[in-house]
Amino acid sequence: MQSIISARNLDLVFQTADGPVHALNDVNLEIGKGEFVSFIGPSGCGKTTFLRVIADLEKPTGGTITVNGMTPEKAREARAYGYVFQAAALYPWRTIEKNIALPLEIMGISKAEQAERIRRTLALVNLTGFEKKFPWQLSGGMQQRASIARALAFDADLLLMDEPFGALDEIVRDHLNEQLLELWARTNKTICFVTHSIPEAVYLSTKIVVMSPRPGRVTDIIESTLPKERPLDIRETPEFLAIAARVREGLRAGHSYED
Ligand SMILES: Nc1ncnc2c1ncn2[C@@H]1O[C@H](COP(=O)(O)OP(=O)(O)OP(=O)(O)O)[C@@H](O)[C@H]1O
Repeated sequence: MQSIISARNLDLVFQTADGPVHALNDVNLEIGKGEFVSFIGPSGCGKTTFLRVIADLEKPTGGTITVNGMTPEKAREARAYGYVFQAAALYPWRTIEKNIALPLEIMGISKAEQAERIRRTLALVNLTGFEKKFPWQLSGGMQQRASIARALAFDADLLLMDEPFGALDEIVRDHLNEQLLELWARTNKTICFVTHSIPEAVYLSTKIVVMSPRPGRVTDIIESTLPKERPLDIRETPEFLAIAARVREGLRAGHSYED
């Protein structure tokens, strides 16, 4: 399998007024093309920092990482990824189509190509017909889907998603999880997904990376045995519950390390 992310002995120490903070300690991880990888762990274990390193928004202080076989800097220049933040982060004064168009305008993409990408990505997230609406005219779940459309419009093979559904109620979240899986299956993108939810991680992922804080590190990497096709009620199967139990165990083990 082609490697999309390869981290070796990755370290990142922030120097703060209160002393050094070891956000990532000796992280080793391989992510192959087309994988759906969730990062789960308590607050402060370095999940966001790891995504930010991939996106070249933070520089590691030790070890190496490649993104699509390049340095994160080169990958950023090549626009190798789309980034979806925890809050939808749409510009309130721009319509949905204008929000999606903004990064494309900056990239110098032609108007015709912009229109085509807007049409295609809105269809992918089931928002066709909402082009001219402003973000505040959409529900929270729809706004989050619009921000996913914006990230997809880059047409990058890699999607970085930092707790995109954290603020949504459970029914909406279930629905978006289903849609995201569908989208992933259709597009064969590689997805790195941060979550605090064990069921969400198990439902979505081909690989689950369990992390723990102080210092931020990987305590378990679980390869999912679930089939690619996942109806929501798969969450009641013994296989699903067994993976969830292992994630919970990993989180617990990481926790006792602090005591
Ligand atoms: N720019 C920064 N400067 C100093 N410390 C930072 C910086 N960014 C993150 N940290 C620290 O690094 C550690 C890891 O933070 P990070 O945001 O990656 O954790 P997280 O697992 O994503 O947490 P959460 O689940 O709360 O989002 C934390 O202790 C945090 O305070």
